Amino acid sequence: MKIFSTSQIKQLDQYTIEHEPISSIDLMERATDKLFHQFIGRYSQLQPVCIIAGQGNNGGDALALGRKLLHAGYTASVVLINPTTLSPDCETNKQRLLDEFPTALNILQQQFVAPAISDDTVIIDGLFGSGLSRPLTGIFAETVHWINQTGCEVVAIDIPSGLQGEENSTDNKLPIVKATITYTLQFPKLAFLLPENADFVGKWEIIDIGIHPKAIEQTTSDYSYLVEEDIRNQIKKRSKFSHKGSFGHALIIAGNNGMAGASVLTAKAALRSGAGLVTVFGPECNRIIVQTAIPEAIFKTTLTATVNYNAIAIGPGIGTQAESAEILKDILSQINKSCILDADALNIISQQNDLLKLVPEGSIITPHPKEFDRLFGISDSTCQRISKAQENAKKYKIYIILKGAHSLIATPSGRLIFNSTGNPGMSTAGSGDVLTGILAGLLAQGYSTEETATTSVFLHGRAGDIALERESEESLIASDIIGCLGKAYKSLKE
Ligand SMILES: NC(=O)C1=CN([C@@H]2O[C@H](COP(=O)(O)OP(=O)(O)OC[C@H]3O[C@@H](n4cnc5c(N)ncnc54)[C@H](O)[C@@H]3O)[C@@H](O)[C@H]2O)[C@@H](O)CC1
Ligand SMILES: Nc1ncnc2c1ncn2[C@@H]1O[C@H](COP(=O)(O)OP(=O)(O)O)[C@@H](O)[C@H]1O
Ligand SMILES: [K+]
Repeated sequence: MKIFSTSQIKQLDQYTIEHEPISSIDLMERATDKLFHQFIGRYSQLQPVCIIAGQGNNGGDALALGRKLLHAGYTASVVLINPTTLSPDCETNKQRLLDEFPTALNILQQQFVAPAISDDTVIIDGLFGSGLSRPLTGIFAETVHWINQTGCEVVAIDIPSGLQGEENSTDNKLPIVKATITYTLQFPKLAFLLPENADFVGKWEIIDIGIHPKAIEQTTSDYSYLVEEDIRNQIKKRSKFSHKGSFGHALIIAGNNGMAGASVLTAKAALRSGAGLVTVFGPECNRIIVQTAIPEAIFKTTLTATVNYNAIAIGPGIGTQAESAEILKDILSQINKSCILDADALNIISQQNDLLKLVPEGSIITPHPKEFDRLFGISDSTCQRISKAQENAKKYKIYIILKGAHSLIATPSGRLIFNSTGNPGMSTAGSGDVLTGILAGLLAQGYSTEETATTSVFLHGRAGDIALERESEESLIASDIIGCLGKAYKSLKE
């Protein structure tokens, strides 16, 4: 699913208006019908509603939604913050509301006066949407401060008011609505995927308002959101006559004294994601541990003929000592096909930056933000880190998986793909090792590097989500993710 900038969204709206064709007021009516149905699915008529509308089309949506809720029997009051002029569609919806429910509307022009509401009121925030161009001040800022201190549930229309769709200042004192849930129109906004905005956006759901499919197809964007339909067709079918040789041999270079678990988790994840054979390379002290934990895996303490492996993953728990650095350097100088680099392999590279040039084109590296900053320098904001990921993925022709709540895959062609699966229960030791194992498993089976990156990240998060059906966010551990890989695959085949 593509992610567009707010200025692109304006053009997509306009294209729909001209080519469907549909008048802009009817498009607003269609959008608010959808918003209305989403809202009544969550909140009953027993819940009092206070609607805050602004002067633009986001305010127009709010006024129309208010009218629909009043029609449906909700107890709703509407406050229009109107110091200057209304957009034409907002004006029309103000008139429609006044015609039908003249006593429901309160218009504030100069100063914000807090409406009297009960504690169980749901506030609908339609002050500003994708037209916001600068931080809020004056009566708008006062309104936002009031909303945030009520303690009420807040439903934001399209975007929490005060938040820009893309990059935002990191000044956390700016007036921005803290929404419980955001009903966003047609497309996720980039700002929703950035950790610094989590307090404002809350949960978010996409409302399909019927933007013209041709406009969506023709408009290009570097950014996209990875959803199930992108992955489903990528899962390879197994032939009846297949044998273990059909699914490749993965080499996992992982673990060290005291870090046997990293090799166990990585190798197990590679096997559970479908590799035909898995060999673990590690120190002698880990032999019994690995072979007891995973009898299906081969264990080696010497490395020969790396060409025989279909996928090589190196890094989890290897440490950054000279011996590990030598092994990494040897591997990188020997191989000429894409490999997977994680954890300490990345920490070694950040200490010896020249090694980055040895990483074969098409390789996949999987840093979390700290590892990323060690590699490419400290970033002040997530947006800056994303730009660096894009730049370096292109420069070194590699896939960079910047791990997080919405892990980002930066591709050598400059695309930026955000993952949609996963949950905070996955913030637990070894969860990254599991991802590395899945990547190795898929690469060994002959998935292209791009398919490997996208499918692995999606599957990893999906398995984590399935694990949460039995575990809590606190109790979930990395092995649970591996245990749910089977169900994760099946969920993509149903
Ligand atoms: N046909 C369309 O374009 C549709 C638009 N829709 C709604 O329209 C919204 C966008 O509407 P608008 O473009 O009118 O924008 P907004 O309603 O977000 O903003 C209104 C206007 O406020 C001004 N403004 C920006 N920042 C300000 C600030 N800090 N202080 C004071 N004024 C400021 C701008 O001139 C802006 O155009 C979407 O978020 C969505 O809710 C939906 O109705 C669907 C259809
Ligand atoms: N809040 C979260 N939501 C979704 N996924 C998460 C969340 N926290 C962590 N993850 C995922 O879990 C993995 C953690 O990896 P990493 O930080 O390398 O852990 P470790 O080093 O302990 O193995 C990443 O794939 C990340 O995307
Ligand atoms: K809003």
